[in-house]
Amino acid sequence: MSQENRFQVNLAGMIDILSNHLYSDQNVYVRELLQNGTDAIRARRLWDADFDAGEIEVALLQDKATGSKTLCFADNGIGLTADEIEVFLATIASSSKGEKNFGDSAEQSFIGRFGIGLLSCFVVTTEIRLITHSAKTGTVLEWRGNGDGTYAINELPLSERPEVGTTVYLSYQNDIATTDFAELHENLREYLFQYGACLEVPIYLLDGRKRLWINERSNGVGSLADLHALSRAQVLQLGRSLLGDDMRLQDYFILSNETGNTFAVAYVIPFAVSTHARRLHRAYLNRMFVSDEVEAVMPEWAFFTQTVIWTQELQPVASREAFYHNEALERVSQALGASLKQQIKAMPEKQLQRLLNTHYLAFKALACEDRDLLQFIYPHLSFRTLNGEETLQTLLSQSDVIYYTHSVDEFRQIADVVRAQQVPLVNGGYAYDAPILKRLNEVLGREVFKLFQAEDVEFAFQPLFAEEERAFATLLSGLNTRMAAYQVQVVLNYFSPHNIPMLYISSQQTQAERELERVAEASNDLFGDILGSLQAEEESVPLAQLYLNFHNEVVQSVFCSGKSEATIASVVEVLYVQALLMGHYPLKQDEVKLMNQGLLQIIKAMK
Ligand SMILES: Nc1ncnc2c1ncn2[C@@H]1O[C@H](COP(=O)(O)OP(=O)(O)OP(=O)(O)O)[C@@H](O)[C@H]1O
Repeated sequence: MSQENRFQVNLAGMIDILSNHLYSDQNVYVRELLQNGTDAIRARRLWDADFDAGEIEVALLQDKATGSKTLCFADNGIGLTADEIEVFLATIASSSKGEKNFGDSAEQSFIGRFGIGLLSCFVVTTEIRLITHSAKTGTVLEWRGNGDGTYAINELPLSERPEVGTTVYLSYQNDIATTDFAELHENLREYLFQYGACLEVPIYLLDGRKRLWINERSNGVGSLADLHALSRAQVLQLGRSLLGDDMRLQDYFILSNETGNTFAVAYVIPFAVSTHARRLHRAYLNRMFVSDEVEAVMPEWAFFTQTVIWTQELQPVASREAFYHNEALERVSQALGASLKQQIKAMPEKQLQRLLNTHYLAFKALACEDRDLLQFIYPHLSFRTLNGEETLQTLLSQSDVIYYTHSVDEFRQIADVVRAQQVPLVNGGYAYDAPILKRLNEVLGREVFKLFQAEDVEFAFQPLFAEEERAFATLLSGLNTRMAAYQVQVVLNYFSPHNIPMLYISSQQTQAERELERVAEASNDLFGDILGSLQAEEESVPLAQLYLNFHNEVVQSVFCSGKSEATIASVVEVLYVQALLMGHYPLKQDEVKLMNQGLLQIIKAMK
């Protein structure tokens, strides 16, 4: 026979889970109390259109005799009636503030939602004492909730709380209870600012006889209009007070989505940051601080900004320390990204240049993916050229066709020779440069940027005269037989500049083959064999070229010296190794030997 049973709920266990294991920080009780006080004031305003005051007053008291410390958290919000206490305070997960889903609720002005926040107070106390004067009934009630899951309600005389509103008393327990009073007071001030900086309700902390106005400087901001009303200096000041004084902020963008339900200030980080840096943003939900580690709320490419976001539409997780990664978050991130791009496009020239100078890598990364943005910023992007660093604007004003290399090494190999031909050449070997130039051809609708490979440098060479060819034919063929062991062909011709004696040019395939051979030499037998088997068949690898410049004095005097082929070969071998070193190619073992032998040979020939 089946029998229907009910689950038993262990209330003390539930409270322990919610209060001790839901939140990552034990100070969230400050946030929950701020949130309840603010919601109660907002509820009172909705209930009574004439009520325009509203404030939260916090005090830390210490019992002189016992040293025990008590937190008093008072608001002049709507208060609670006896029925409301039963439904909302005494029932876990019951809230007076509407639907649990943020975006779906018609009433979006409240911060609370889940009906569990007050339980976080049990992290720092064993009993919550709440005295409330309801605006609706005028009754004054005391509610005492215990961490063991029990509670008691008493009616109190009006004199106990003559003003409408609620005061929560927490008598500190655990390690907080033993914290020094001044330190606890300072911590409290810090947490009140962290969580409540953007709340519209003034928050005061009693400090002896003084009342510290916690959110005085920052409480103006809760809407896009508030933000636009601030001066530039005020927006920068806001950034410093929310993100930290050490940020040295100079520029910012005010962003928003179409509805205006999410808006932000994206502060430009004043120094270059890695494109892979994890950029964390600070977010407020209905003006209440959520986290300063929110990631997905801005697109990844916006890593050069540190953003403060205010939203009314994102769904917080129950701990309220993050947002759900759902479609709404995706939409917000896209909209803020689009808004940022639009603003970058509208920037005055000088400011844009400054931004690009600081974050050129970020913008190059961005321009690689975003044709629109590339079209807009390309004149300001700068590249390494034969003349140092130049912007595309300058380059394009000087030439209709601009060449670029794929790698830094290639650029290095041919730079001097290409410079002598007065051909514009960009070093496309740095991050994003070659892909950007390739993409720019599409954007500009014609092939302005042409890839230049090392082999293409041949255009700068002039052959020997016919009689010179004949005179050196035998010598060259002898030299080439000797150099065949190094997979290089010696070619004698004329090129500029004259002071360069030789130029070593190899294709990427030849370079890859050299590298394999070099690593195989340095490895143990087994690994060397494996690498050996990876090497291509000898015939299939094109030979590298060692061009010797007959304009050059050294080359000319060696070839016309009348010395033996062996002596001339020694000089050519030394020139070959020198060319490898100048091109930053690591030497193979036999090349190191070659250098030494060549020098010895030359010394002998001089005797
Ligand atoms: N200072 C207060 N004034 C008036 N009502 C209050 C006050 N504090 C708490 N309440 C009532 O107690 C209920 C429960 O509060 P609790 O902080 O546990 O949850 P919540 O604020 O509704 O939601 P959340 O868990 O999202 O914070 C609230 O919905 C509200 O009705």
